[in-house]
Amino acid sequence: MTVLNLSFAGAGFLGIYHVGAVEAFVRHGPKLLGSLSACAGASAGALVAAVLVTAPDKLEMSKEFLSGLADNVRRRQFRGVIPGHNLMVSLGECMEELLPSEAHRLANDRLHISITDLKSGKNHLVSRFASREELMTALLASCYLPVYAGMKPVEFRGQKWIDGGFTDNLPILPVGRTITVSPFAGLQDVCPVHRGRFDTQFRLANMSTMLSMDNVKRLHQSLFPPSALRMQALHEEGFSDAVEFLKREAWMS
Ligand SMILES: CCCCCCCCCCCCCCCC(=O)OC/C=C(C)/C=C/C=C(C)/C=C/C1=C(C)CCCC1(C)C
Repeated sequence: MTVLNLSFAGAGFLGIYHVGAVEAFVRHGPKLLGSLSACAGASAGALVAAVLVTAPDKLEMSKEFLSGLADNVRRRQFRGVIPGHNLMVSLGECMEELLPSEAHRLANDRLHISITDLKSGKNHLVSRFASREELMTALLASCYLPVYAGMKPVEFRGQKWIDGGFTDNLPILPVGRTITVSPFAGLQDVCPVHRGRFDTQFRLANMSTMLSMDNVKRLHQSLFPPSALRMQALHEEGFSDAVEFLKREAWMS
C-alpha cells in the first residue's frame, strides 16, 4: 500500500480554509485519515496539522479560537496597528489549550513542521519532540513572521528560527505521496479553483501558485483577516474543495 501523507500550506488567517478541509476529511474521509502516515505544514498549516495529529476532537475549538484571534487582529488593524508580539503570545495560549499533555509523543514522526534557520536561511523539517514545550516552540517558530509578529525570532534548540513559509511553504515528505492543501489557487490536491484571466503559474517557497488578483487578495487576507462573513465563506470553501477531492479520488464515504 502507498504511504500517504497530508500537508497544509502556510496560510496565516486563511488557516480557516484548512480547518474547513480537515472537517470534511473527518466527516467524509475517515478511510483516508486512517491511511495517513504523517502530516506536515508550515506556519498556520503546521498548527492545523498539529491539531489533526494530536487533538482531532478539538477542531471546533480551533475554529472558535481562530475566529477570536481574527477579531482581535481586525480591531487593531482599524487603529493601524500590526499584531506584533501579541500574536505570538495569543498563538501560544491557544496551543496551551488545544494540545493534550502527551502531544509531543503523538507528534513524534507523525508531524513535520517547516521552520527557517535565521542564520543560514535554510529550511528544516522538525519531526521529533522531546517535550510538549519543544513541540509548541517549533510551532511558534513556524509562524514567526519578522516585524509583523514582533522583533524577537523564536529560539529553539539554541538557534533562532523564523516562519517556515519563507523556505518551504508546503512540505512534501520524502516517502510516498503527500496530499497537499492550500487556500491559494494553484496545483495542489485541495485548493480553490483558479478564476483568473491568465494561466500563469509560478513557484514561491516550494509551492506552485497561480498568478491572479484573487491570490494577491488572499495573500493580504492571510495577514489581515477579512470580515467574519468572509472567514466563514473561506471555511466552507475549504470544506467543499476537500469533499471534491475525496469524490475525485474515491475516498468518499
Ligand atoms: C504576485 C503575487 C501573487 C500572490 C500569490 C500568493 C502566494 C502564496 C504564498 C504563500 C503565502 C503564505 C502566507 C502566510 C503568511 C504568514 O506566514 O503569516 C505569518 C503567520 C501567521 C499570521 C499565522 C497565523 C496563525 C493563526 C491565526 C493560527 C490559528 C490557529 C490554527 C490555524 C489552528 C489551531 C488553532 C489556532 C492556533 C487558533
